[in-house]
Amino acid sequence: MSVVSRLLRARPITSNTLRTLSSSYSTSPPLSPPENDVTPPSPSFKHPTDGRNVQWVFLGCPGVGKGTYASRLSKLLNVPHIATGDLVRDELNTKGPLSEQLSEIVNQGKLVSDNLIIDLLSKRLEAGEAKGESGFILDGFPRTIRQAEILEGVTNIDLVINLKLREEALLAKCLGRRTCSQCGGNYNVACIDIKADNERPAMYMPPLLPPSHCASKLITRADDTEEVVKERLRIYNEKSRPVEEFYRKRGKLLEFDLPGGIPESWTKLLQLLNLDDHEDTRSAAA
Ligand SMILES: Nc1ncnc2c1ncn2[C@@H]1O[C@H](COP(=O)(O)OP(=O)(O)O)[C@@H](O)[C@H]1O
Repeated sequence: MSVVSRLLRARPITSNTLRTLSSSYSTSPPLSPPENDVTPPSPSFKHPTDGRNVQWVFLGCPGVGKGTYASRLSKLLNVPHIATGDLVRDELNTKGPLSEQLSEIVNQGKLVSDNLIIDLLSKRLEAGEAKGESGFILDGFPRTIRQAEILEGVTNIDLVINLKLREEALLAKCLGRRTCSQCGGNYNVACIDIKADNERPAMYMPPLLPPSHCASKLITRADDTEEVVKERLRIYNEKSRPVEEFYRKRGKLLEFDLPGGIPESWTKLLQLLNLDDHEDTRSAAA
C-alpha cells in the first residue's frame, strides 16, 4: 500500500469542539506544561497509525516559505492546506463589519485576536467537513501559546514542521513576494545570494519569476512593506517563537533549515519526511 493510501483515512478534528473549547478556554487557566519538562529529541517522523489523515502544522517566520511547502505537501497527501493568513485576507475582502478593523491590524503587522482567528479557523474546518475533507496542514496557526494550547486541547497534532531561514533572507523574500491578480499564482522576484563566511556556507535562492501572461498583473500584499515586515518579524519572535518550544517539549517539532531554492529544499524536505520514494512526489511539485 502506498504512503498516501495509508494516510488517507479520516478522523477529522471536530470544529464545533474547537469553537466550544475556544470559548470555554478563554476563562480557564492555561494548561500546565507536560510533566516531563526535559526537551526530547526531534521527533522521528511517523505517519498516523490509526488510519486517519495527517494533522500537521507549519511554523516559521514571515517569508520563510510556509505557504509554498505546505501547499505542495497538501497536494501530495491529499489534505487541505489551511492558511490562516488567507482566511484573514478573505474576511478583509468581504468588506463586512470586521474588515476595517482587521485591515488596520494586519497592515500594522500585528496579530488579530486569538478569538477571532479561532472563529475563522472553525468556520473553515466546518465548511471542509461538510465537503468531506479530513486531516489538514495548518499554515500560520497556531501563532501564540494560547492558540497552541487550544489546538492541543481538541486534537492530536502529529507533526509540527519548523521552517528556518537566515534572518537576512527573510526580509528580502517578503519584499519580493508577488501574486498574480488574475490566476492567484504566487511568485518571488527576490534573488538571494549570500556568500559563504567562516561560520556558514553560501546560500543561493533564485527568484521564482512569473510566466509572461502573469507578469503585467502582479500585485504586492499591503503588509509586505519593509516597515511592516520588520514589525511582523519582531512579533514572531515575541509571540510565536515560544510556540516552537511548546511543541519541542511535546516531542512534535521537526526542525528544517532551508538549504536553498525550492527544488533543493523540496527534495530534502521529502527525504526528511520519508516521502521521497512516493510515486506522487513529482506531480505534487509540478
Ligand atoms: N494565527 C494567527 N493569529 C493571529 N493573527 C493571524 C494568524 N494568522 C494570520 N494572522 C494575521 O494575518 C496576517 C497575515 O498572515 P500570513 O499570511 O500568515 O503572514 P506571514 O507572511 O507573516 O506568515 C498576520 O500578520 C496577522 O495579522
